[in-house]
Amino acid sequence: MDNSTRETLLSIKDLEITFGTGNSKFVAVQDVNFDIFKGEIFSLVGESGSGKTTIGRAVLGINPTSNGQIIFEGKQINGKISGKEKFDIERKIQMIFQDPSASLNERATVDYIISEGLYNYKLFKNEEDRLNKVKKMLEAVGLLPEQLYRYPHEFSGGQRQRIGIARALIMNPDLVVADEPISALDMSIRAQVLNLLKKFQREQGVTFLFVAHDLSVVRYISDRIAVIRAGRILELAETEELFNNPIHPYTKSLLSAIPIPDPQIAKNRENIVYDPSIHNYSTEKPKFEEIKPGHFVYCNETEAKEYKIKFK
Ligand SMILES: Nc1ncnc2c1ncn2[C@@H]1O[C@H](COP(=O)(O)OP(=O)(O)OP(=O)(O)O)[C@@H](O)[C@H]1O
Repeated sequence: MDNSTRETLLSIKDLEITFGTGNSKFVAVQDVNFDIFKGEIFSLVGESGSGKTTIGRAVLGINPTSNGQIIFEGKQINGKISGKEKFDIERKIQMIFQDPSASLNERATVDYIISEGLYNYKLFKNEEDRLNKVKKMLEAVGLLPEQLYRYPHEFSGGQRQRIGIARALIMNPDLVVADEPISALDMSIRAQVLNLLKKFQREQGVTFLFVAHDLSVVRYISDRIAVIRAGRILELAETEELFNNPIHPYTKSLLSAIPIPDPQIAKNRENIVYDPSIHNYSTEKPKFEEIKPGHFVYCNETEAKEYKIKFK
């Protein structure tokens, strides 16, 4: 798809996030640049500690940023907003948590949990309207109207995650940050929850920032993927492009580590181990270069030339 004609919903520019000060200062995220287009599922994928969650939390306004901009619907939202503007953004950007057990109020009924945002933002005309909205949402996530007055502990992990999804989506958000939304769930129900998110994307045009460490999961759900390592995005491309033509050695190493069910094929596959010292970044400063249309790689000029020739 020609990205120049797509509408940008969220734009991250030169984002840097540090924790601590002085000697204990730690740069968790740096040089991060990407756009999320309206209606897409955009994934950040990387190993534990790479900075995925930190970026997601910065978009939600939970983590302060040290440098750079987060621009949502044309307006900078990091460190700049308060009052009514902040309140509005908090409705427009919702989140789905990793652990549905920890994120639901155990003493509240499903009806209350899903309605809480509606109450906070007065998003209903009267009681009948509110109840209709909640029931419709319950149905949309695959739960039953008679489960409305039950408590979270009466549900399975997958059903709880559906409640969490309903609570986020009833707010009619423009962007949903979903941080590892299936990793705490049983294998058998993971695909159902992914399909539910895809359904909201397809039917209601919801945009997702999806955060995950599992490459098979992001391949299944994403339109575009950014690969992150040590706080930097090393490669960004449309999903099949990334899987078919990985350019950065780190992406190649990640892809080579995906388990293959067929032992014969697995035996013949090359196992690539990434060694960051192969890059000469001391004399040639690396940049996020567009090697092919829509396919970006973090590399220096010499590497960029090589990659461009290879993929011409
Ligand atoms: N509040 C904090 N204070 C200090 N360091 C932090 C804080 N939050 C995150 N970090 C550090 O920032 C780095 C990135 O963490 P982050 O949680 O974003 O990684 P992640 O890729 O989401 O990993 P995981 O999949 O394990 O959650 C880690 O080294 C982490 O220890």
